[in-house]
Formats: sequence, structure tokens, C-alpha cells
Amino acid sequence: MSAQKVAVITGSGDGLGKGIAKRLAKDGFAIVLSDINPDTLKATAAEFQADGVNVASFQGNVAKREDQFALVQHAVDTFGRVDVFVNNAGIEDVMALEDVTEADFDRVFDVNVKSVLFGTQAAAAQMKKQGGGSVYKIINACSIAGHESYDLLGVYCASKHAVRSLTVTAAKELAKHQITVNAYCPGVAATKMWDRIDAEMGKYMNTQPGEAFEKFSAGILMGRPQVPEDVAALVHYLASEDSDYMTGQALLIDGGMVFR
Ligand SMILES: NC(=O)C1=CN([C@@H]2O[C@H](COP(=O)(O)OP(=O)(O)OC[C@H]3O[C@@H](n4cnc5c(N)ncnc54)[C@H](O)[C@@H]3O)[C@@H](O)[C@H]2O)C=CC1
Ligand SMILES: CC(=O)C(C)=O
Repeated sequence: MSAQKVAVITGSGDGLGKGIAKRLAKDGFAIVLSDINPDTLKATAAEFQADGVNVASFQGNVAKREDQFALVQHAVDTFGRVDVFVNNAGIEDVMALEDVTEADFDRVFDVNVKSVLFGTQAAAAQMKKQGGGSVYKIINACSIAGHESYDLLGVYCASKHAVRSLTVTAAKELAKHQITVNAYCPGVAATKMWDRIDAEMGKYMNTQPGEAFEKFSAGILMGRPQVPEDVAALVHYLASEDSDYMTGQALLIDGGMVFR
């Protein structure tokens, strides 16, 4: 890479987003970390600085349009440009559909779906301003739950199906600006998200801690749950020039769980 490219990753204080940010830093990107949690954001930024990464951080809520635009502005103010924008932040919900309230539904769709719309709008506006020269990348967190529908994860699955649809429409609308839009679809990763899913499923299914996670992971062909590095390796590809001819795809990276 000649002039340093810039990658923005939402929800990167922890979990898969942190793993993705680490990998893109290793690939030579300047990194803009962003998270709603100021403590993990600060700790991760300090870790990156100690490792010599050219890093900036921004605390924001991806569900808020103004925060997504302010995040892009922060990247531009700090590093002058945005080449890759990863809409990674997301939340789960675990409940039977008959228990879902309007507030539950809105919370999940605000964080998982509106975030992708607003992040795409903010990133694309900046990328268009920057003009040609290279292919820009918007990369969205989908899931096996964007291809399958699981019981007790109904609203979450619906939100990830919506992310897959937004990915395709954005790809169609933005290709003329040399912006590709793709999604990564992880399977089961032992992040804090799965700690919470395991605990909540336990309440519904009367299982012991760890049991729901094990049940969900049991069928993985590669014989283990995934780690952030597995997902980051795919995002590395989607952020690189090697994927310049790919757009509108929602790629499964799940160790062999869902087959499309
Ligand atoms: N862990 C898994 O097995 C899977 C995760 N995914 C998706 O991958 C993405 C990352 O998941 P994990 O790292 O596992 O989750 P996590 O819960 O471990 O980490 C998510 C990060 O996003 C941040 N965040 C949450 N709400 C936010 C908001 N409103 N604004 C800004 N930041 C916010 C959190 O503070 C946290 O640092 C999510 O979109 C998730 O749906 C998809 C498939 C499987
Ligand atoms: C957490 C998640 O995305 C699942 C269960 O697919």
C-alpha cells in the first residue's frame, strides 16, 4: 500500500470488531475504532497505540444517524479519508416471538439495521467526495442468522436478513461510484454476545451455563466454534484489492454450518 489507507470499524472496542481492526491494522490500514462503550474503546485504543498502530477512536451509537456521520467526519479530520467502512456493531435478543415487545423489536432493528443504513450513507458520501483512483469498500456484519431463521432469535434473524438485503441494494446503487458493498456472515463465536445468548437461552430451555452454546456449536463441520481471527481473515479479503470485482455478496464464514 503506498499512501496509508484508512479503515473505520464500528463495535471495535471488543469481540469480532476488535479482531477485524487488529487484522486491518496488520494489513497496513490506519484504524478508526468506534464503540458505544467508552471503557473497552479506551483500552483497545491504548493496546493498538502500544503496538504502534496509527489509530484514532470515536465513541458513538451506531443507531444514531448523526453519530455515524460524526464518526466519518472524525476519520476525515484525523486521517483525511475513508477507504473501508465496516458496519460491525450489532446486538442480539433471545426471546420467543410471542414475548417480543415493540421496544425489543425497535432496539434490535435500531442497532442492527438502521446502523447499516446510516453507516452506508455516511461512508458513501465521503467516498464519493474522495473520487476515483481505487475501489472503496463498505463491509457489513451479517450472520448465519441472515440466511437461516432460528427459534428464540427471531427478531435478531429478521434484522440480519434485512442487513443482507441492504447489502445488495447498496451494492447496486453504489457500484457506479466504485464502491463495493459486501457482508460477512459468521457462525458461532465465543464473544460476549454468545455469553449473553447462552445465559438467556438457558432461561428458556432450562439449560446449564455453556450448554446452549455447545448445542449450537455441535454441528460445526470444522469441529470448533470460531475465533475473531477466522472472521477477520474474510474481512481482510473484502477490504483488499483482491476483492475489487466482488460486490453484493453475503459470504458465510462459519466452519461449515449453513450451506448456500
Ligand atoms: N458472536 C457471534 O457468534 C456472531 C456475531 N455476529 C455479528 O458480528 C457482530 C459483532 O458481534 P460480537 O463481536 O460477537 O458482539 P459483542 O457483543 O461481543 O461486541 C459488540 C461490540 O459492539 C458494541 N456495540 C453494541 N451496541 C452498539 C451501538 N449501539 N453503537 C456502537 N457500538 C455498539 C459493543 O459495545 C461491543 O464492543 C455483530 O453484528 C453480530 O451480530 C454474527 C454472527 C455470529
Ligand atoms: C449470534 C449469531 O449471529 C448467531 C446465533 O448466528
